[in-house]
Amino acid sequence: MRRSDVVVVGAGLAGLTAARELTAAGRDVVVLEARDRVGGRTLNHDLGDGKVVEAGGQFAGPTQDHVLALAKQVGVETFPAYTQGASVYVHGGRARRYRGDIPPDPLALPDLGIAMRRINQLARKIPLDAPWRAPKARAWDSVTFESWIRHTTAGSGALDLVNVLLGSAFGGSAADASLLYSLWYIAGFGNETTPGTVERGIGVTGGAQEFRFTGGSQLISQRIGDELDGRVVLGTPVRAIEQDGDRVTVRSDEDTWSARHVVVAVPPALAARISWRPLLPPQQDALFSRMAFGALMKCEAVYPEPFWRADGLNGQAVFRHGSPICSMFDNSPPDGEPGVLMGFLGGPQWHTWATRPPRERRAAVLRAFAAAVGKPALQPVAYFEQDWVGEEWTRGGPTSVPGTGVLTELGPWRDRPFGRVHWAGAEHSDHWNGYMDGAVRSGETAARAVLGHE
Ligand SMILES: Cc1cc2nc3c(=O)[nH]c(=O)nc-3n(C[C@H](O)[C@H](O)[C@H](O)COP(=O)(O)OP(=O)(O)OC[C@H]3O[C@@H](n4cnc5c(N)ncnc54)[C@H](O)[C@@H]3O)c2cc1C
Repeated sequence: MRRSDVVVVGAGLAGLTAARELTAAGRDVVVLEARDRVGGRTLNHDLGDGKVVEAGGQFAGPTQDHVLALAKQVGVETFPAYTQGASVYVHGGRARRYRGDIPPDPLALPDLGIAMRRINQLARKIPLDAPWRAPKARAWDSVTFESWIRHTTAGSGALDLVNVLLGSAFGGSAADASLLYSLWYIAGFGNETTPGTVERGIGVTGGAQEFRFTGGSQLISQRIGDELDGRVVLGTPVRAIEQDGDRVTVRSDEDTWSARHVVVAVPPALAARISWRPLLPPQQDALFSRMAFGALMKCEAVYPEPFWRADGLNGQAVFRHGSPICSMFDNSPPDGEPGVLMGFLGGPQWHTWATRPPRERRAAVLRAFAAAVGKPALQPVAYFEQDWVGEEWTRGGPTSVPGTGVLTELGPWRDRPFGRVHWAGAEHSDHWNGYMDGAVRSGETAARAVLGHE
């Protein structure tokens, strides 16, 4: 039996942040990580020549102060996502160039404008730390986001465009999430002084996709792992957690640790799969089990150079109907060599395409890229996919999306400590829930909770 002050389960951004804070406060900490790497839902893909591109979480933006500050502290710089030139809207076999963040769909735009204004108004009524106390919490939690959009708008265009955005944001669609959850999620697109808005969530310049991290977002976790110097134990899935008096016992397949406190920093659905003694409170077990992941894959094609830039395109595109991917970004390294296009294949499209033969899917993704930026997209020098649903220690992505009734019935249990066990993870943050910034915030909060509980 190994002894430490605190065991942290999970070496994603949340767990590593908690471990870093607790170590700085003088506590003896060990981090147990199931995978043979740190970073969790952030993952750098090696492009050769010392270049990388992200296969998981990657963008950050204004009001995501905590992940940006952490990156700075560990010496990871940011660079602006590529925005020079026009984006492309692909719909009904046509590709139209546009500027800004909203695709130029004349039939959908009036409805979309009304829906976005209304969402922003309603989101301001949600208490971020207790959405179940919102004035109409029960009513808003009893309908899906989709039902509300259908009710608020006249045609189907606005719903289609919202679903295009949610394909990557939820790995799902508006039918998967309750209205209350969706409003609360949007209300969290800000910080303590700046209220969240739809625009900040979907925007590139001035929004959540404004920056990328030089050296890839996983570098932040790798740097913290180095700082923790031997305190991160890889390849060690935690199978059981037992609490007895003033100690907590944490078991992996091979070893056992005893600690005064434990921070569990794994996705909620995976926390529910750990064997607990005593059992988790039934409400917390039910909540974590019902915080199901969306389905998301990233598809990336590498070219000798970002040829679309010379044609006045910024590599961003939105695809409505018929394409395996919902949106596309220029994912080239900061110096633009090589050129990389990245497409999100998520939600309903994931269910259609994930089971198709890889060659068929690759061809369809490249055809979509070509529809936006031209035929050279059909001839990449490399192509790769990262499917987060098939990852044993994630099982979906990018975040957990509660359906109707979950927040009002079980929401207050989300962060409630279970004896000497505290919770962290992107799903445990009020601001930027489901994002890297939320993960870092939750790790900081969990560390404070442990120190306050001593
Ligand atoms: C494709 C994709 C794109 C995304 N894009 C963005 C983006 O652009 N911007 C953004 O901010 N966010 C994005 N996200 C979300 C972001 O990556 C996550 O919110 C964040 O990285 C989560 O960090 P975390 O520490 O909470 O959880 P995780 O990163 O999931 O870390 C949990 C860790 O726990 C480990 N673990 C699980 N179970 C056990 C166990 N039983 N024992 C031991 N270890 C265990 C896992 O292996 C993992 O390392 C994206 C996510 C995906 C998948």
